Amino acid sequence: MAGRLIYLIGPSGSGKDSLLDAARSRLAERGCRIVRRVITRSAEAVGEAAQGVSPEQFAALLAQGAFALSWQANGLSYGIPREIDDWLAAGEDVLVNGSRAHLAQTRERYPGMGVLLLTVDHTLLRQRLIARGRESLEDIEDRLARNARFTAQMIAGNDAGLYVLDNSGALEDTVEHLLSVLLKIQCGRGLAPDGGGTVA
Ligand SMILES: Nc1ncnc2c1ncn2[C@@H]1O[C@H](COP(=O)(O)OP(=O)(O)O)[C@@H](O)[C@H]1O
Ligand SMILES: O=P(O)(O)OC[C@H]1O[C@H](OP(=O)(O)OP(=O)(O)O)[C@H](O)[C@@H]1O
Repeated sequence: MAGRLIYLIGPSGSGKDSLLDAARSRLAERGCRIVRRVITRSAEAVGEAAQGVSPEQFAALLAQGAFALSWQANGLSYGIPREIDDWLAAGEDVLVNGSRAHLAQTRERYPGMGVLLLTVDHTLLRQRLIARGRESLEDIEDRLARNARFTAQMIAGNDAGLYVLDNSGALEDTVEHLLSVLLKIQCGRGLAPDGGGTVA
């Protein structure tokens, strides 16, 4: 049986990368893979969760058909490697750090996907973006302005198959919530949180 794409979205700074990092080993135990994104961001600023490339390298990869999904936002280009289609075909579930603006196009390609929306209190979001120190204050304001267009509208839209995870509290709590939502939507091998049983 084909695997399921799980599309994790949320404002820049809501904690998508932190959550995927913190849940990495437990997701692997459940047979759920996390894909490494390709981003036109400097290599120092991408870390384990992404590969930094130049705009020219990105364009070449795109032209070669290296990406299953790609989009532009925040002045950057983002690509999701095509290998996710091999994983899905092999029955593995795949978690992708995605874009809210690209949701409709992603759903067209993966109609059965699950969508997880990570939220965080607005004041905390600003504080966390500033504390992360990756962008300039001007870029942070642009990212906060971009958010205003999305989150409320998505929740109010009661989008089918959308699960909301709030990350305003401790990251460990959000990890537990993520794993319980994945169980609910029967992502991965259906192992219970203690590794014991299976989902009915
Ligand atoms: N639950 C949390 N509590 C406190 N700080 C957090 C929490 N989740 C993430 N952070 C911090 O917030 C900042 C943004 O998180 P990050 O994972 O980079 O977000 P995103 O990938 O969505 O842009 C990082 O500095 C991270 O360490
Ligand atoms: O359409 P949006 O939902 O606004 O998303 C646009 C992009 O911004 C985020 O990446 P970003 O470079 O900000 O990385 P981050 O999430 O690690 O901050 C997100 O992961 C998307 O790739």
